[in-house]
Amino acid sequence: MPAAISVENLFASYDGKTVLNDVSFSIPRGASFALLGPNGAGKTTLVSILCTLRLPDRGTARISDFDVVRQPTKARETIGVVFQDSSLDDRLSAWENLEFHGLVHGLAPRLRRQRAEDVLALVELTEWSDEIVRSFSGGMRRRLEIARALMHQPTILFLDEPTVGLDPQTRQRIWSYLERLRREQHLTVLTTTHYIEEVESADQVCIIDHGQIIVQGTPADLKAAHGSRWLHVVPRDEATATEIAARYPQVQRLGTALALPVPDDAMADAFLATYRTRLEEIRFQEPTLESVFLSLTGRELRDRADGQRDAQRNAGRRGGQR
Ligand SMILES: Nc1ncnc2c1ncn2[C@@H]1O[C@H](COP(=O)(O)OP(=O)(O)OP(=O)(O)O)[C@@H](O)[C@H]1O
Repeated sequence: MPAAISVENLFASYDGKTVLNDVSFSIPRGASFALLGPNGAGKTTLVSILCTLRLPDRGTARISDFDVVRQPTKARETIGVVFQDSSLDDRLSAWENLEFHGLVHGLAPRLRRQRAEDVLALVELTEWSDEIVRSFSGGMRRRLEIARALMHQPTILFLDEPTVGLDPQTRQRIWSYLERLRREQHLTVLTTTHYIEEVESADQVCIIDHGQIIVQGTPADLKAAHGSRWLHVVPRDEATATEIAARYPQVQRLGTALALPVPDDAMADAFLATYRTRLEEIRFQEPTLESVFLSLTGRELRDRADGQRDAQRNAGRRGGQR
């Protein structure tokens, strides 16, 4: 059976600047696939190409075995898309937004009504059907966008940063919806995110940085192959903290705690033999996807600029809501 999505040697650029650099991957049908990378890594550009909204410079991409350049209409019929920025008409009701999408996709009136009822029920918005979208919370809007993307019964769902700007509780709720939808509707789901904790439950994670795929695998495989163990300690006094920092240059300060990468047991044993009595707290942290990203790129996934950008986005979104 052909893959749901297959990408081979894809290149894209803006104004001569390469933003996708020889990207290749394949996603089996029914899988959940997370594309993880910092802001500017090229995720949106990649999704735009896969959704037939942008042409690649070179390379091929097939969606449900349709070439996105040569068979864009056929490819488009099989996909649903939730864009990074809301594209709902907030002067219309939830039902009217769905109706409009059904019309655009050429669904007959009866099927349109049936689908609108079904997808509203899927995201538990039935009782909000006739409410104007402007009155919806951020989480409800996202759920409605997911419902709208499913109106024409796609087999592949693309979500570009679906939880950005939402509070942690709502983010978690959106993910559990997506997981349930994937199982019940037998969807292939490709999600982009820069929230590392959100990709833990994906079947496959693909890390992208500066337009290049750095690694792809299950979260467990990536952690086993590239993650490092850390030792978190809280020194009893500043003199001890300073001494440890001088002796272990890779140490990271996390408030009052220090985090040391642990390449092997011998390092941990030697460290604890010297400092155990001068530490208030000792805790080992097993490899995480954050440590995978750090060891592959030499950087943390979320830098200050990301945080500022999220804050700006949140402020913008809040401004648009009641
Ligand atoms: N319309 C455009 N014109 C010029 N450069 C662009 C345009 N869109 C994106 N870029 C640049 O292409 C690179 C990749 O951007 P892209 O939006 O694909 O990344 P991303 O990983 O999705 O990040 P984000 O989450 O911030 O959207 C960035 O350097 C960005 O500045």
